[in-house]
Amino acid sequence: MSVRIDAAIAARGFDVSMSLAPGETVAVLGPNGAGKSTLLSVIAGLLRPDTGRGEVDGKVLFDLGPATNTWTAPHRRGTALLAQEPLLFPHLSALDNVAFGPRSAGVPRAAARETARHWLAEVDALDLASRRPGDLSGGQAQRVAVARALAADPEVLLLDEPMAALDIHAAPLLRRLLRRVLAGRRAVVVTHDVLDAYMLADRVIVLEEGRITEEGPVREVLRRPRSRFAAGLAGLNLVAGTVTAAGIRSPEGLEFAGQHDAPLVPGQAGVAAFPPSAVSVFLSEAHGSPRNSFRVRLTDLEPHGDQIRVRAGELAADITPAASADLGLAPGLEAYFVVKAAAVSIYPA
Ligand SMILES: Nc1ncnc2c1ncn2[C@@H]1O[C@H](COP(=O)(O)OP(=O)(O)OP(=O)(O)O)[C@@H](O)[C@H]1O
Repeated sequence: MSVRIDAAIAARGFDVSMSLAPGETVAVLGPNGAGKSTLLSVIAGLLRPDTGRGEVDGKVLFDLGPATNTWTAPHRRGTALLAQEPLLFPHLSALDNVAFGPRSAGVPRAAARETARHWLAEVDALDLASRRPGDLSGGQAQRVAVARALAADPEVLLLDEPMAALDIHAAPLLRRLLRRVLAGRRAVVVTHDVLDAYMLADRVIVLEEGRITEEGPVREVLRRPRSRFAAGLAGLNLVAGTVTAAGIRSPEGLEFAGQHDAPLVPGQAGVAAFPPSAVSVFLSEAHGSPRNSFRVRLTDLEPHGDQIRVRAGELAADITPAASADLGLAPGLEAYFVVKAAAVSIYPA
């Protein structure tokens, strides 16, 4: 592996091991407080883990343990961190902001400016070269910040929600630009947006409460989520349980029959995933197969496209507004969720 990070921070309940292959971009997804920014700070050298080891192409970033105490300063790590806010030097032009990295590395002024012009052109911002950050829009400033990060020729690029502070017009432009510049580059992108993972990353890591709960190719994780967080991103209901002869049995005793494309071993941990659109709502139990019909108490109703999303705790059903009105659905009501076995995918957890 070209990049390998193992780090634990007890005070944050953080314990993560991850790696990056050459040219690989990994997206890190997870709920608030999961430890995503912590991971970037550890790699960048802004935060010291209690224990662990980090390596990039054989160069040790940190090696901290009972018998080791190696620490490489942030500016010697070959990492560049792009934060939500562009954090440009306000008194320098866009060009000199981008030239700052090469200058700090000892490149003569003219050559550093040449490099800066190259990277400004790469992010379609050469026309902004002489402007000060105060005269740039949020999207323009973020493009300049991308150029600045790349001009330092980082071995690993770290991006912390790079689109988060941009409006809906500026974000797609920057996303396309990042897609171009991240191709074939080693990068870790923290994001809340599943589209970023799709567009920018080869692989996704899901972090929850300081631990990796699943990882894999973006498509695969969204097609067959194993964590509730990834299921939410993929827009699927997820029920974890134990594989039975018929399907999955949840700890609450709910039985789900479904489809599986690989043999399953009864007794092993498994999940049932199904889209809310495959769930029907009834007021009595008379419908459907008894296995995939279960009693729920409705918790919320909310608009979802041209449907109504009916929530019962962690589960959701999408039905038409007319059906919802006919049934007189309201939070607190008891109802039955019925899901067709043909729409349920069952796979190992
Ligand atoms: N400066 C700090 N000092 C102590 N604990 C912190 C500090 N910053 C974050 N934490 C804790 O570390 C854990 C991980 O936080 P972190 O900011 O890495 O999460 P995150 O996944 O980036 O969240 P978000 O999506 O909200 O940015 C949380 O429990 C948080 O409360």
